[in-house]
Amino acid sequence: MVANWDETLSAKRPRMHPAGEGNRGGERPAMRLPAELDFFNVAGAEREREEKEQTRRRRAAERSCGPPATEFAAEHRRRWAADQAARVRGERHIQIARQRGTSGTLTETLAPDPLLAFAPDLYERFPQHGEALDAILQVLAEDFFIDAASPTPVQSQAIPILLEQQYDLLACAPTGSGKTLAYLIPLLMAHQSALVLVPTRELAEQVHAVVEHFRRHGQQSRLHVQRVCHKRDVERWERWWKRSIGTEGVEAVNPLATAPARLVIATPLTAVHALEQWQRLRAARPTATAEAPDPASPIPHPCHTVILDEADKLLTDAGLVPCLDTILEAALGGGHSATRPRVHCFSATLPPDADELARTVCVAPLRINISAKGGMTRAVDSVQQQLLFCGPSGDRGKQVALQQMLADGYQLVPPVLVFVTTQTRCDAVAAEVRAALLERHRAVQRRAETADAADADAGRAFYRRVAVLHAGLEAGARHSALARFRSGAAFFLVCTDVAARGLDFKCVNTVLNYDTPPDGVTYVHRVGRTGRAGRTGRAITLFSGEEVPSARKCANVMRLSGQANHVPEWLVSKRARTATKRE
Ligand SMILES: Nc1ncnc2c1ncn2[C@@H]1O[C@H](COP(=O)(O)OP(=O)(O)OP(=O)(O)O)[C@@H](O)[C@H]1O
Repeated sequence: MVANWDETLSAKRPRMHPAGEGNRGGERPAMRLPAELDFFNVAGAEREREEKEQTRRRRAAERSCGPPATEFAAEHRRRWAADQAARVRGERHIQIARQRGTSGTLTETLAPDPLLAFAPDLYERFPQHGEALDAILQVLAEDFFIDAASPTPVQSQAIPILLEQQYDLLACAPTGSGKTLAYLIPLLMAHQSALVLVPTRELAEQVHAVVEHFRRHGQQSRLHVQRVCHKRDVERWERWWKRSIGTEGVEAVNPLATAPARLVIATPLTAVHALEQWQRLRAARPTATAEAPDPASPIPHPCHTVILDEADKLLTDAGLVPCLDTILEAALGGGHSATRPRVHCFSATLPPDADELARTVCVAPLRINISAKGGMTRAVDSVQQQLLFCGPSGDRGKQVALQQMLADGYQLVPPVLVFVTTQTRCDAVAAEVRAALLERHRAVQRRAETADAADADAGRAFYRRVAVLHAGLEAGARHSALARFRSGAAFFLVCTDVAARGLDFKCVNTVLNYDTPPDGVTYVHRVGRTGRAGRTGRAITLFSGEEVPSARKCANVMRLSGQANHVPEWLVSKRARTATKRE
């Protein structure tokens, strides 16, 4: 009986076996208890366990490489991919800025991918500008001998940023690395009104010549290009303004109707002069129209893009800064404009003070940094640099060095750019160079015993071979000096720092710093007039005992360019530094 009772009970009663045999290895009985007998809520625990298991499986699926299970996962994955792309770009020198915008919030930005080639990349990414691009690529290939497959690093990164028009840009790239085309190509492609500001008249003329070339040969007839760097440019603009807007009672012939986009290339001082003229002209007109926005103002309105070429010079030169303020205010439409123009800064050097100022004109800018090494200014690598000590004081040592360099189998390979500090020294040093050339010529003739009557003309011939350029000369004389040097008629150009920035001399072989540049930044720009666009060049800096502190700054730049072996050891030794400090 007992046995029967046991059998009956065991048949009816479920086996709970909390530590029983069947529970080993996580096995569970398949049988479920009826609810009235489930005193320990076994079924509830079971359900809970199953739910947990399902959640675990779903999360594992989300983590795997299969399709994302939720919207959140998709978003997460997109961000991750963007981050990866950003990291790859980081390896290509671009630093993606996460900087404070004007609103005080942290603006997270992602730069567009760099171009690998002008074509097909630009066609694929900006098909709307395809027609303009056809013409641009043709001019690049035929007239500039630039292959569609080879943008320079600064071009490959800056062009998409400028075309997308989403961010301001601070671009720092070596001298001769193609920054001009990096901002001109997007402006020519996009056909939007823009202002290009440069510090010197010569540079404005050079940029204007490039744009005009594209406009004439690239069928960019819809673009109205204006240069505002001479007094006569302002007079021309004034005539154009009168034709466009019309004088009182006269019907205007509006050239803007056919050329909606304006590209103005200006120097700050002349642009401010043009703005003053404009205000005078408008004041003479009826009040109602004087208040209306003026599409023919010297600064384009509306202005979509402002380029500051040689930005550090524009932002830190005490004479230019007030002008820059006035111009930028006009470009921003005096607060009346609906959209703010994008402001892009380009330079080979952006020292910390200029960098800080650049952030006051750019909003949360992206940054391209190709020339600086650890934040320090660096000269272009393709130039062989040399420092030459020429005695304790005075010019005598430099004169002897110049004669020796000319006599010594052309250590100074022409064309040569000779930099001096002041306008007055330009003429004196030019005379020295002429005398040294003549001396060399006579020595050659003496050796060959060929001196004849024609030798009398040699002095005059050498006079013409040396041109002079500084800001104190008349516009015509400046233009002619530059033209003679570019054409090869003059093979020495003695100049001040007015020629140190931006000027693109294709074939300068040697830069001679007859006077030591005052700082590393000026040194980088002077030296950068040679060794451009992948060519090689040579830079020789003469210094006397009085110029040791500035020579030391040049030595620092040379060391950063990996040319420490051309720096006199004593110049950078600790003892010499201490001695100079004591003095
Ligand atoms: N992609 C390119 N391939 C080959 N040459 C190029 C390319 N882009 C520009 N160049 C040439 O490089 C030269 C220097 O260009 P550019 O004057 O723009 O230099 P930069 O970077 O502005 O120098 P700087 O800092 O001295 O003003 C020009 O003669 C230009 O035609």
